[in-house]
Amino acid sequence: MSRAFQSAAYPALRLRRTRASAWSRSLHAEHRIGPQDFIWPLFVTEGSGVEEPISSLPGVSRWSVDGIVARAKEARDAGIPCLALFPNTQADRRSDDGKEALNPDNLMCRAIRAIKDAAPDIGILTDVALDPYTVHGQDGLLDDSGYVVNDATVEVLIGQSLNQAAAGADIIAPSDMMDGRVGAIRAALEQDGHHNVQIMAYAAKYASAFYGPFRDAVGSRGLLKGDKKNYQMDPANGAEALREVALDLAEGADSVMVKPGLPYLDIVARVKDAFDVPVFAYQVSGEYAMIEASAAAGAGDRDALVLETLMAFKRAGCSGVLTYHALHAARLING
Ligand SMILES: NCC(=O)CCC(=O)O
Ligand SMILES: [Mg+2]
Repeated sequence: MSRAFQSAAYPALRLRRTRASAWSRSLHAEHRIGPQDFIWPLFVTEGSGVEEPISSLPGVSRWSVDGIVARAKEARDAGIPCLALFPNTQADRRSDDGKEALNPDNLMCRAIRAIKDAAPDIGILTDVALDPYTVHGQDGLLDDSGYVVNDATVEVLIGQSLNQAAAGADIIAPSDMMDGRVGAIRAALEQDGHHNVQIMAYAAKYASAFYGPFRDAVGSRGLLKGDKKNYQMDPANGAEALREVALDLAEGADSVMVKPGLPYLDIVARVKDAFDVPVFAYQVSGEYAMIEASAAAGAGDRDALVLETLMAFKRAGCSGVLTYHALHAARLING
């Protein structure tokens, strides 16, 4: 006696069945988010015992190196694998050519060394671009017309990368969007013996309105003249992001980043589909501020908003996410 197979349809088929209890929802979850998925961006400032809250980024402060070390230990204890460091360079150390980026004793290098001393097991990602060091707030060198010149900037970025690697950086993350910089930096790292120093390329970085609070944090908002549209990508473009990623991978990037995050999850998903390499996203300062503002206005539950947005990155295909909510989210998840 054979029984004809009948494909199920409602009422036999009910997608709500597996959602009916918490244990079942947990069993059927396609993605999970945890502290191991986070990279925590931190802002370093001069002095000791200094905490400077950033008003446009509520809940985030600049810390002097001792405070950064304390944050690094908290991150490590919460299971966060990696920090991203950004310096707030004093005005008298900024210049047209950003040469403070090459100083082996600059704030970044001192912070890297202090973290490596106190918490050697946490990874350190360092940003490569000149905006924290220039008087004009652009990521590179300017010609007489104010255009950010590519090849001469790349030469300085090589020096900046080697300086960070020598101080102990684990992941060099060029965020400048100059053409050819990943290959040039990789070659220089190899030549200097930094074979295991990774490159996470800010491959698809958009000229975005979501970076405002970050510029406050590193002190470049008031300095920046004009915009960054002649090197960062046009938000209108998606296919071009795939070309940017392809080039950075061909030049030796170990992983790639899409930035900003939530408004560009379509790009994350396309990159993951097309290349199947480690993809990260940066949930940038303006996104963080938007979540904080909406929670403060009573539009939603802060913790739920944080965890839902972070899960969206995993669903889109991210290996991990740079987020200012990292410690808070890790502690929520750890319980
Ligand atoms: N290169 C790092 C950034 O530009 C961060 C932007 C942000 O958090 O708004
Ligand atoms: Mg590029």
